Amino acid sequence: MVNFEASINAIKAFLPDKLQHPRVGIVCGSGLSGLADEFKDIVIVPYKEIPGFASSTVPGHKSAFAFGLLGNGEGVPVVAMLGRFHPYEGHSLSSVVYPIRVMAKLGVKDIIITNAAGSLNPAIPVGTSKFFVVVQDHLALPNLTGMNPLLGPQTSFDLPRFLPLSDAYSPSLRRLAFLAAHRLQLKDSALAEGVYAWVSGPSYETPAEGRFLRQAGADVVGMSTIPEVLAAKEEGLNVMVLSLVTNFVVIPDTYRSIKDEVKAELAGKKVELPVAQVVSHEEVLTIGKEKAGVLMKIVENIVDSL
Ligand SMILES: O=P(O)(O)O[C@@H]1C[C@H](O)[C@@H](CO)O1
Ligand code: HPA
Repeated sequence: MVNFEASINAIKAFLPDKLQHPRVGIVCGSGLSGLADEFKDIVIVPYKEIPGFASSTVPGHKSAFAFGLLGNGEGVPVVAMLGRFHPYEGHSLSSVVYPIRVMAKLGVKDIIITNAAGSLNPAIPVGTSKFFVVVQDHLALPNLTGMNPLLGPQTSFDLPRFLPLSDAYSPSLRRLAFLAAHRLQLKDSALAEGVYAWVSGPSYETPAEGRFLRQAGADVVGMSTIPEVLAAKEEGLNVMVLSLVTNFVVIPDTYRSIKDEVKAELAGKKVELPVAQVVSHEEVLTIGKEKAGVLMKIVENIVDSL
């Protein structure tokens, strides 16, 4: 049974007065826990000390909140999730979004959710200048087919039963992201805009699935974030999502036919079978750690402008 009061009391027992009411929430994606490195007066609250919290089992995800002050002057009180929960770990959707609801109850008004994602869009390549995507919309096949975190009894009668999602991603926060990139003198191309496709994982996409998602209108694909977006919207928060593009999803225009290769082989030709490009979580983490600093600067700049 959900007991927000017990969770909140346990958290507050760790916090000095100035950190009791964080204004901004941040969710750190794979390899992105370095986002909290700039916090002043940081207080770490391990999830295992909070009733109702699960633990993350994914490499690159710590299991703790970091509270602190971020930005110029006195700084804004913020809270970051150093590690999130994914449904593929076996967590229920309500456990996945529980920390988001707790952040809302602690006083968070704006939430910046980050993730590592694969690129489906040739105009958003990896390893060159375009490595962050400000999410403008999402495509969530699990939501459309019965895996929606808002299914079932609501945690409060005050929440909307039928949540509109035509404005899920706050235009004013997205504006601040692009202004931050400008102030930080990032290349114009460093920050793209696009649609995030949520898949359950944990397997990465087949080429056919990648092509399907691209044709359906998605620019990047990942295994998290959308349940958190839905819960945050339901709780009335302003939401922004930043994806770090860590790899390309292979999307062939055509498949090389093994049948034809065999015919060629039987006709006496030397044949080399295709070797697929494969993605790994280690690769995802390496890029995450490399770019966490830039992402932190963008987030800090946004927080300064709120
Ligand atoms: O938590 P995020 O979405 O950043 O993690 C991504 C998606 C999978 O959990 C994992 C795959 O490498 O990285
Ligand atoms: N697919 C799904 N999730 C991901 C990927 C990907 O290619 N890269 C990082 N997270």
